[in-house]
Amino acid sequence: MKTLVVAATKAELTFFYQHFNLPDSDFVESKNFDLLITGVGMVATAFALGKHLSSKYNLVLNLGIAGSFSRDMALGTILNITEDTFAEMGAENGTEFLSINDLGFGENHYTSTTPKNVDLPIAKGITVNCVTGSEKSIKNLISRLNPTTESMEGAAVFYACKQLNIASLQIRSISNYVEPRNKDNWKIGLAIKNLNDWAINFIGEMN
Ligand SMILES: O=C(O)c1cccc(C(=O)CC[C@H]2O[C@@H](n3cnc4c(=O)[nH]cnc43)[C@H](O)[C@@H]2O)c1
Repeated sequence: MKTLVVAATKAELTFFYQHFNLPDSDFVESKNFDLLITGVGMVATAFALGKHLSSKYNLVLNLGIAGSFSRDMALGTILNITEDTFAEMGAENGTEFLSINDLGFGENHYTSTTPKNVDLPIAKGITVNCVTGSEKSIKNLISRLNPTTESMEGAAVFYACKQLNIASLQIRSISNYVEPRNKDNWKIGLAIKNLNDWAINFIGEMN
């Protein structure tokens, strides 16, 4: 049985590729783990996992950077996202939001199934198609879902793993605060370095 490491972009796993001397490919098979780069967003993620996820894996490790709703969280902090919600899936009814659950069409909330203790703080994430960038949306999301982080893939990975009954883990490194867009404030380099250090150590210890 193998671990499948999943990330949206190669850039998020730069040092991981270097450390394990991996070829510059979107799907890499190695002795102890495979690695899949899905592309950004839940549709690309679901499609890539639909092609590659199978019972030969006993763990999917989703790695990536994320935005934080909490200013108490320093940029570069690494978190174990144990629950994640498709935040936009549903219907608007005037000012009210009806989730897919409210509509009776399914489930918007998914959890990881951490197979072993991970020594990181746990947090609640949401998954969005559109990066949140207005005070109004931030207020709405906090009052409706009270998330700590936001990504564009997390819940899709949990969803795919649930379908095939495969354990999942989502580790995110905070690159920015959720705020009106200002890329100058993002610390992508720091977030990626911390994420990669953690992932190299985790995969190294597993094998
Ligand atoms: O500009 C760069 O140098 C750069 C390098 C690596 C990755 C990126 C990305 O923008 C990755 C997109 C990825 O990041 C996640 N993310 C990060 N912050 C947020 C956010 O505030 N809201 C939602 N998603 C966020 C997301 O999962 C994307 O897949 C840029």
